[in-house]
Order: sequence, then structure tokens, then C-alpha cells
Amino acid sequence: MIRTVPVGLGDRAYDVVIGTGLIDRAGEHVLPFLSKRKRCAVVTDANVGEHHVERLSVSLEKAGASVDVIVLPPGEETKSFEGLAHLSDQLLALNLERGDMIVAFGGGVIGDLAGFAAAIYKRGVDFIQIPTSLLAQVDSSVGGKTAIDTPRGKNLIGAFHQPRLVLADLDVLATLPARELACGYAEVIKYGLLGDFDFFEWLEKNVHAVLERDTESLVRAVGRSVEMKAEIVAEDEKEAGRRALLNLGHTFGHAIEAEMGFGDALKHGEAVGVGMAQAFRFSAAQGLCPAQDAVRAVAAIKAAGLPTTLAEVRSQPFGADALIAHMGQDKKAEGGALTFVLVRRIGEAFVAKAVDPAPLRAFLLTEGAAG
Ligand SMILES: NC(=O)c1ccc[n+]([C@@H]2O[C@H](COP(=O)([O-])OP(=O)(O)OC[C@H]3O[C@@H](n4cnc5c(N)ncnc54)[C@H](O)[C@@H]3O)[C@@H](O)[C@H]2O)c1
Ligand SMILES: O=C(O)C(=O)C[C@@H](O)[C@H](O)[C@H](O)COP(=O)(O)O
Ligand SMILES: [Zn+2]
Repeated sequence: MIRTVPVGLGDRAYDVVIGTGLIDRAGEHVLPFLSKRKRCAVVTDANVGEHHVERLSVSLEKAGASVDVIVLPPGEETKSFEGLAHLSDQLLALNLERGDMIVAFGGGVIGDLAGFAAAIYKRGVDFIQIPTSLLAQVDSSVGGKTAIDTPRGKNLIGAFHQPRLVLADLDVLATLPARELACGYAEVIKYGLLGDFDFFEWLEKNVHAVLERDTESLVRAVGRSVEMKAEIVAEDEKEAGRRALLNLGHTFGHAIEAEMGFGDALKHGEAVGVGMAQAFRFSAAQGLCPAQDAVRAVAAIKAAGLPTTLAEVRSQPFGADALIAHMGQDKKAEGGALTFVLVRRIGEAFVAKAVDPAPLRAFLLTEGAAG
């Protein structure tokens, strides 16, 4: 089974190929994008490397490519200035040239970091995304946002750099830990919550099938997510308007991640779970969305085992002002004012500019944050 979703970006257009058995046939798919000397550097992490990199290398080599593998430590800490310096040095040590290819083979951390390295290495080389986590298959491998974190916030240093191709092999999800699968589900349900009520209702009924990795359910969940992202990115590549909808739950979520210090205690998908629940509750508290929609949305996020409250993330309360200070670093902020993605109902998100910090602070106190 193979499904191809095109990302219509003119001279930077590319395909997202979704299916099974793709790693073993990666060589065929990647070959047309390699230059004459067919050289690629595969960037992965130790977990993905252990399970899958051998098969990928064999497939690329069978197609005539010469392959070097760079294995990085797993975890969000790798998506940092230190991680970027280390990866850049490894690429230089390989003498990778401008015409060579970087292959990002891993979850969102590897995709964001290797993609950013590709954007700046020798002023820019091509890269291909082979996402191996559910989160990376439905979200981070598509759309060209690449970045690293800094202690001051999430994804604050980065670039838009589109991949030449995305290959999402559903088979590799077999080795993904259950916690990581739930993190990916947070970004899947995000698409239903922000713009497709029917998809949301299907997810409500099929959450367990997706989390049990039923192939047909994964095909639908990944396919619809990628289709929605591709359509939005093609219309608004650099987030001048509608693309901000993909940030539902992220202004809240990124602030929590920054307060937690980007470790293993709270994963991005979990932060997005809490953030989307807060976006719904805040919208309801402001009279923008029916209260029963907020209850239903939160229940659907919880059904995947994701956290939906600050108290589930940390027993010591977060400071309301500290969270709001992090929100000030959000890339959607304009003229010093906060921008949020809020909701009118399930399936209809909108961009709210110049959000007043006073009701936001009051809301965070009702959420258990400290004053
Ligand atoms: N660029 C974007 O548009 C975008 C979108 C969403 C998220 N992100 C970023 O993505 C990151 C989160 O991505 P993630 O959730 O994939 O995290 P991750 O890359 O840390 O992967 C999660 C964990 O699963 C392991 N793993 C991945 N695939 C595996 C497999 N097939 N088998 C076994 N283990 C596997 C990894 O080693 C890691 O330990 C965050 O930094 C987030 O900011 C970016
Ligand atoms: O692709 C987008 O646009 C998104 O916002 C997708 C998000 O899920 C993702 O976490 C993204 O990295 C957040 O971007 P940022 O601009 O808020 O850092
Ligand atoms: Zn995200």
C-alpha cells in the first residue's frame, strides 16, 4: 500500500510518500534526487539506528549511493546549539559537498536538527526526510520548519528549508515506544480539532485502533494529517496567516516545555496535549466556544493517555508570569502583543491577535498556576 500526497510549493514542490515496506525500497525513491556522485549522509539517533539504519543503508547502497551514517544521542537535548555544532562538525569531517544529500532518519528531533543543519551547511544543501515516529510522519517531516531550542524557548533559532522528498514507512512504527505513539497522536487529533470535525469524530471512535498500530487505521490517520498539513503549507509556507492554525495548543505548550527545560520529563506531544486542552478551556472561558466542545475535546485528548492539565505535568505549580514571559518569545507575537490559536468549536480554530494578558493570567490561575 502506497499513498502519495503532493506538497504544492512550485519549484520547491515535493511528495510525501506514505506506506509500508518503504525503507527496503528507499534507494529507488531517493536515487532520482541524488547528484552524480550519489553521496548521502544519513543522520539518525541511537534508538532508530539500532532498529532500522542497517536496512536503510543497504537499500541506498543497492541503488548505487555511497552512505555515511551519523548517529546522535536521542532526546530533545540534541536539538540544541551543542547538537547543531556537533552535527555540523561531523558533516564537515565527511567532506560533504553542496551537491550531496542529507537524509534525516528519525523522529522530529532528528528532522528539525538535520533539516536546520542542511539549511545552513555550506549555505544550504538538499535534504530528505525519512520520519520514524508517528509525530514526525504526521507533522514535523512536512512543511519545512527546521530549528533548534535554546534555554529561552522552543525552536527559536531556525529556518524554513523544504525537504526534496518525505518517505513515511508505517512499518517502522512497530518499534516506537507507546509513550511516543501517544505524543504523535496529539498532533494527529490537532488536525481534527483545528479544521476537520469528521476526522475528529473518526478519531474519537478509533483512538485505540490507532494506538494499537492497526495498519488501516494508521493509513487513514497519517494520510489525513499529511493531506491537511500539505494543503495549509502550500497556501501559506512561511506562516503569514493560515499556517498559524497548525500551532493550536503550541503557545501554551511551548511555554510549559520551556519551563520544564526540554528534557525527558515532558515530551513535545504531551505539552501539545495540555496546550490544546488549555486553548479549548481558555476559548470557552472567554465565551468564544461552547463549554461542551471544550469538555469533549479534552476527553478525546485524554483518551490517548495524554496529559490535559498542568498538575499532571508537575506537582509544583508553574508560575503564571513565567509562563506568560515564555509566551512573549512565541514567533507569532506581534508588536509585543500575544497571538493565540483559539477555537469557535471542534473543527474550527482561528488566529486571535493582541490577546489581553490580564484575562490570560486570570485563566492560568484557574488552571492551577501560581500568582
Ligand atoms: N518542524 C515541525 O513542523 C515540527 C512539528 C512537530 C514537532 N516538531 C518537533 O519534533 C520534536 C518531537 O518529535 P518526536 O516526538 O518524534 O521526538 P523524537 O525525535 O525525540 O523521537 C521520540 C523518541 O522515539 C525514538 N524513536 C523514533 N522513531 C522510532 C522508532 N521507529 N522506533 C523506536 N524508537 C523510535 C527516538 O529515538 C526518541 O527517543 C520536537 O522537538 C518538536 O518541537 C517539529
Ligand atoms: O508546521 C507548523 O507550522 C506547526 O506549527 C507544527 C507544529 O506542530 C510544530 O510543533 C512546529 O515546530 C511549531 O512551530 P513554531 O513556529 O511554533 O516553533
Ligand atoms: Zn507540534
